Amino acid sequence: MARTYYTLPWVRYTNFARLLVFLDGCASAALWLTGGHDPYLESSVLKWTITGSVFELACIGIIKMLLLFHAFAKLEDFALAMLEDPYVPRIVATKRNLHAFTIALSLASLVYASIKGGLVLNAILNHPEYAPMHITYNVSVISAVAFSLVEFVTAILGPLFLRRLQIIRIKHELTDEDETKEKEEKKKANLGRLFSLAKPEWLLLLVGMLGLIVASASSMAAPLFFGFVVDAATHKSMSAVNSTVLVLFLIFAGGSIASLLRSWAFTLAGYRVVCRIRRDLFAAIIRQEVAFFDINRTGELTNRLSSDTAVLQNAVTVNISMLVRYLFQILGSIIIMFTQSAALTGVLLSVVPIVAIGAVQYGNFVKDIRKNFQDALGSAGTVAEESISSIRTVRSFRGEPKSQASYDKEVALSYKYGKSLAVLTGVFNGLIGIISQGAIALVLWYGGKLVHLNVTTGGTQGISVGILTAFMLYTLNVAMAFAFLASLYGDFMQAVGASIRIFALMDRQPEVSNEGGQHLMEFNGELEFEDVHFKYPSRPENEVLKGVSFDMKPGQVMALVGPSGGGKSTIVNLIERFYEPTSGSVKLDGVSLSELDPMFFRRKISMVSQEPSLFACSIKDNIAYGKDATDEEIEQAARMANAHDFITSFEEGYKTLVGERGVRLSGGQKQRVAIARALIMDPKILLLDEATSALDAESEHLVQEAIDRAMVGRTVLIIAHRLSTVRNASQVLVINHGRIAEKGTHDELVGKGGIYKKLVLRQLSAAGGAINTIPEDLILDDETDEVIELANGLD
Ligand SMILES: Nc1ncnc2c1ncn2[C@@H]1O[C@H](COP(=O)(O)OP(=O)(O)OP(=O)(O)O)[C@@H](O)[C@H]1O
Repeated sequence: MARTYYTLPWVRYTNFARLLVFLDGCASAALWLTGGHDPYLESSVLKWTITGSVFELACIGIIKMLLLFHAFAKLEDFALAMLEDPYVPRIVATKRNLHAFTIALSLASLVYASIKGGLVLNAILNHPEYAPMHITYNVSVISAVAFSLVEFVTAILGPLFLRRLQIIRIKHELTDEDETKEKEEKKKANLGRLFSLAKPEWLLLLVGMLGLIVASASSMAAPLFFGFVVDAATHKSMSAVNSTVLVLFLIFAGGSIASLLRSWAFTLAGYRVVCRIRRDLFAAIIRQEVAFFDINRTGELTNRLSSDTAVLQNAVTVNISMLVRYLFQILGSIIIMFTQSAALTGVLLSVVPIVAIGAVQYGNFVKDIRKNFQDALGSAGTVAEESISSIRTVRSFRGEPKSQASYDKEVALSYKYGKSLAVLTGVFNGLIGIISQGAIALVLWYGGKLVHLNVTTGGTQGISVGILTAFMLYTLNVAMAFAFLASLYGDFMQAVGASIRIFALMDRQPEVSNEGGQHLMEFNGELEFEDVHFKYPSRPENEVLKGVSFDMKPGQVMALVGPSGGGKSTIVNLIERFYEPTSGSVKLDGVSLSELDPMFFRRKISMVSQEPSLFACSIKDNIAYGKDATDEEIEQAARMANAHDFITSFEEGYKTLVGERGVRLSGGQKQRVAIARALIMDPKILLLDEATSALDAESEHLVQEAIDRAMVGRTVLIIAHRLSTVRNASQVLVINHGRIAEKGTHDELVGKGGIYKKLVLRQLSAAGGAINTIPEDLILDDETDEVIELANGLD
């Protein structure tokens, strides 16, 4: 069963081998077909001789293609089966036989093609009466030898490469669920899906495509007119030259206008596509559950939004246009070339398979390296983001060299991949250059021969100088188009790499949904925990809540106290449904949170956290973050939160910008703006995490006053750090090690003499220390009762 879950990379031995035999089959058939006109083909079949025709090579090529194409696929199937169980004799024997078959067939064809080549060469060199074959037939013999040789080597190396499947499989099996998912996502991220991103821009693309067709047609017609000009100049009158050049100019002008249109339409479509991808991707990120952000780093996500999407920008628009343009250019040029001289075209086409294989290989190498490059760049971005956003911590701990070192490390890694890319691109360009220039030289040589024949036969045979000129220009066109296509392939592969990451994010369904569910007609603010167990998804081995049950009636104030790490904030997180309980349920007005629409209940619940995070906008916009409020409402909320006075003391009042995360405000001011932000929602349930940070007495008094005011008429759950807050609460829950250790009013709990009493004592003896910081093993001394009395008397 496990086998069916394999995902194998596209670039692997079998695919390479199959591509090779496919190209071989096509090339041998094409070279025979392009070798001459009908009678020629006919005679090559009916009057076949080993040195006079390549008809049998075409047949061998096609038969070999059919057999080997299948054999290589089967070979891989058996190799995979052997990875499951290496000792099934039938599988072992069949695989061995198949391997032997691929070697034997490719060797046989190599031997045959070499013998044929030898015989042809011998005939050319030693038998003056021998009538040489058509040039493409000679090329066909060379191509048959070359392909058979490569196929033979490929077949021999089979076991070596098929062993790589083991690595792929092991990787696959070792991965956890996430990585399996990632592989599936990879499969989905194919070029088809990538292109579908451009669908909504079809109109622009259509306009661009029209421009492209006209521009390509003009660039294709141009060489023909070059040839006409040359022929007109050598054989005709000057007026013929003039008119031909004029037509050529008009063709160029039309082509330029069409190019302009093409470029505008495709570039604009690119920008539109990238805008849309960014919007969709941001929407996909922002709707993920909170646990997702516990695992994924901010820098990594923002990097996907910026650089990965930028990679896609051109891939699905401009690059498509290039692709079509070059394909068009190649096809069109070849068709025109055929009409001019089929033999010369055959010579040119003989190099196509080599270029194509080279380009595909290059593209695949580049895909991996570029993906690594992009990843390294992403990590560098993450490091930079973290250091810059925590610059105060970096500064105070003198962490600059450390930050610099980690950033340098990531940048160095990306540079390493950059270096490999540079070498690879250089080598590839060099090789493509040699091959394409070699092809040009070949065409020129053969063309020269035909022109010479034309001159010596007085124009009855061969081709004119003009045709050769046009032909050479087309050859350049085709060579250039191939070179660009090859680099385009690299770009597409890079885009595929980026799209894998983008689609994975876009397809990810949040585990805690953000919308959908019930709305309650009436909401009173009753809150209930029913045997809630909970583990954070990022740390599943640690059960944080171990069966917490309590309920709060509307309007009740409940204080959560307990040692640090006990699970107080976790309880608040579950009420906001940032996370889903592992078991048990959290209910609002008797309905489980999982059945309610988060958009509904989050309007009814407000939260003020210990270190409130404000947005880098004005105070006014921060207060009105959860609601489209009027200026009056904003001011009223600010007054209730004791914030109005300090806000109006600023020069810009409510329009004052607070800076990133509110850095331009003091701790107490931030707290009060956050309280105002919560109050403006008029929530039924208020979740408060009291600030532990030492605010000065005045500021603390103002914040406390604001909180006291905010609590009136609401169900309030407060993580309390001050004794005075706890004393005012109608219920106190002592949370210790994920359980409710004690429950009752302040007086009841003090009377009980348990953890709570220790906490109280600790606070009193520490004179102002936070109530939650008590070590559990604090030993009560003789003065306990005295101190408690003191505590009881505290107002
Ligand atoms: N996002 C998270 N991912 C994994 N574990 C977490 C996460 N948040 C908290 N924890 C763990 O859950 C446990 C309870 O944490 P919680 O923040 O609820 O404690 P607390 O009682 O509020 O503590 P404190 O008074 O110090 O704020 C701790 O062991 C903590 O390490």
